Amino acid sequence: MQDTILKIENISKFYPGVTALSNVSFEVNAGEVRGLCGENGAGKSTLIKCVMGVERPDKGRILMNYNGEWVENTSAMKAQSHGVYANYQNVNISPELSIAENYYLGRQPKGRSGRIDWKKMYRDSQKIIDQFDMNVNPRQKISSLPIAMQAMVTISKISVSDDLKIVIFDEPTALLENEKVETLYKFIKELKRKGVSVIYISHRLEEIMDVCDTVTILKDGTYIDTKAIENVTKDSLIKMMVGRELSDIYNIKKRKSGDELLRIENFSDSFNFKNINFSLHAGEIIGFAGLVGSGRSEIMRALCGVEKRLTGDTYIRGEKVRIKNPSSALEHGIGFLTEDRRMDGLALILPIKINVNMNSYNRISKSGIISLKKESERAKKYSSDVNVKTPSIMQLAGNLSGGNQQKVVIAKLLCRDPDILIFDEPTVGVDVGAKEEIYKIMEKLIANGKGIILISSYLPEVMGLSDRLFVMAQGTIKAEFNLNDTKKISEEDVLKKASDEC
Ligand SMILES: Nc1ncnc2c1ncn2[C@@H]1O[C@H](COP(=O)(O)OP(=O)(O)OP(=O)(O)O)[C@@H](O)[C@H]1O
Repeated sequence: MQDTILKIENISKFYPGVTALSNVSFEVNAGEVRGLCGENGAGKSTLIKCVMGVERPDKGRILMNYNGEWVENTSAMKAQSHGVYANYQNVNISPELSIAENYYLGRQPKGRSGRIDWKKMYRDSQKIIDQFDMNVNPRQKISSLPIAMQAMVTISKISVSDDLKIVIFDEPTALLENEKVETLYKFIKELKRKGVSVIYISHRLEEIMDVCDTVTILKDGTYIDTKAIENVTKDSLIKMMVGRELSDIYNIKKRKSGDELLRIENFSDSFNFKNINFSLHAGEIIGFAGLVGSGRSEIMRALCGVEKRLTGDTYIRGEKVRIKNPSSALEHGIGFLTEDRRMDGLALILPIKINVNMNSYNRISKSGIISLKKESERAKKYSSDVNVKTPSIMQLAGNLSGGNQQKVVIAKLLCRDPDILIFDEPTVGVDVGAKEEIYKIMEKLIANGKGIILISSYLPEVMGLSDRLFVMAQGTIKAEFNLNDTKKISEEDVLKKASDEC
């Protein structure tokens, strides 16, 4: 029988107006890879914060077996000293330091003189970089790396710690390139082989099925069940999480596309993309697939005036326009949900109400006076359209779960009612029920004659929803597939084009 490493006993955690966890109990064994599933707001992050000693439970206790002794991690420091490591997105790295400095922060190798041994630090960092197939220089600053590579640095940084007992991954693949997922799986197997326990949180249920031995399901802050992975299917997991069965979530009603809304001609910049041409019609979803770094997001950023381009023209409804910055993009009816939510202007210290209306106060003000009635009505409408789970629109955005913050950003975009919507990785961190809701929103938008540009690294999503799919590699469009054709294309066809080097 395997040793128990973690005992979660009757944990409850309350926030004003919210029961985040209610009487949750379960155990995790040494060397076990345990999936943790639940809808947005189910309590996963709160539970992890309690395990990490970052939050104290209001009731119950969490015990950990540290070299044969039962200990409580009453602070983050204690958890760390007991070998508990949590890989949250983007929080474990300092953007202004180099990769090597991040790896060895607080534990730099010292030479005989007591000074930092930089040579050794870079040499050892290079070994980690090679182990994780990262192809970067250890001297590179984190802020100069694409988000996907930053995510890989946070993951590879775990391997620097030697006395690991429990490693927690919170949505580790949300920002990773497809091929790096395999590298992560290999690392998790290695941890397991060393007897380290892994808690793996993901909304991508395929991953839970691929990598976990067992899975625990939470719903609305309560414990539902723990199952061996061979005893569950994706559908049975969804049923336990959502409380109902979901049919084919990508099966949205398509439209015959209408007039041209947007045309891009000869877009090039100095580095990220060249000679890009495409058009978008009313009632249409066009998808962009490709490896992270293939230039998809950069094109959209250039289109919205966030970044410069060298050549290229933009036509809206056949008329040439100049878009200088994101607010002029909005004026021209282009709304952009960027992949980088932290940069997306979600004001964490402000309530949902203000966040949702943020881009559209001019639409509800007269002579500089805001209609507070409209402000509330619109916040309620759009946040309930995307099903933000919250006791009130006065809740601060910072107090929402990650997925619900994401939905507030989408509500903010919809509130402005743009005709052309660019969704860059819209369902990262969003639970399966909410994904279905977001797809239904897309269905409604195209039914109302809007056009959608969808960028997604998740092939089932971008292939399942788009009418036409552009596959990018190395800054150019390598292929365009009409997905409404009777001839079916496979994920393999897309991946082949996406890794086209020439
Ligand atoms: N500091 C806080 N103040 C108020 N409410 C909070 C706070 N932290 C979390 N909550 C609430 O507790 C509930 C559980 O949130 P938690 O972040 O644990 O969910 P989650 O399962 O991790 O969701 P997601 O999948 O969206 O990340 C949510 O309703 C959330 O809004």
